[in-house]
Amino acid sequence: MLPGRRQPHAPRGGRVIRVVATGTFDILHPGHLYYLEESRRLGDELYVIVARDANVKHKPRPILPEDQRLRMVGALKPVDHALLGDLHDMFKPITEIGPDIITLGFNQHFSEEGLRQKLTDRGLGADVVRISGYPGPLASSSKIIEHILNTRGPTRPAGEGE
Ligand SMILES: Cc1cc2nc3c(=O)[nH]c(=O)nc-3n(C[C@H](O)[C@H](O)[C@H](O)COP(=O)(O)O)c2cc1C
Ligand SMILES: Nc1ncnc2c1ncn2[C@@H]1O[C@H](COP(=O)(O)OP(=O)(O)OP(=O)(O)O)[C@@H](O)[C@H]1O
Repeated sequence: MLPGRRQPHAPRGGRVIRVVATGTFDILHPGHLYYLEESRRLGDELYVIVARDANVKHKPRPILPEDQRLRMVGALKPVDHALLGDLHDMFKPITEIGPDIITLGFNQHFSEEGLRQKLTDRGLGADVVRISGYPGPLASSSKIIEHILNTRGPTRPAGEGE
């Protein structure tokens, strides 16, 4: 195995622990990487469900199209499998993957308890784990976009943002 490459799966007690992480992942930054690294550390195999363009309604639509977001997430070292989410039923990919653990990022609007209950209602036994936030002024897609607009946008004051 080459240094720096993803380790092969290391099943504990013969069973592979599957972890699912989710998100929009528009304009990647170190906060995304931290969330995915911490998620991967909880198990042996990390699946990432990338939100569909049409389903991102809780904030402005992503800048980058879903296929591009998917390709970039799939290339990250902690990620074993990246897939686009379902257009209509967020529990469909979960049912197909059958994870042991689903991680929520520090600012995802789902509650751990609410999600656990919905999983139980559907006969899915995954545990839900909240991952902490990674600090940093530009560890946020929306903050990066705001920064670009403030420093490179057409209305910035002359001489600023160089
Ligand atoms: C368990 C779970 C499953 C999800 N499945 C889907 C899905 O199938 N399709 C989709 O478009 N979004 C799905 N999402 C939602 C997004 O991946 C994302 O988490 C949500 O849009 C919040 O976006 P954020 O990245 O801005 O926090 C799922 C979220 C969770 C927590
Ligand atoms: N700074 C961060 N630290 C830890 N996790 C993060 C950080 N930023 C994003 N995440 C997590 O990465 C996943 C995808 O996040 P998302 O695509 O919403 O990025 P974002 O930077 O939070 O976007 P936005 O700024 O538009 O809200 C989510 O689970 C989110 O909680």
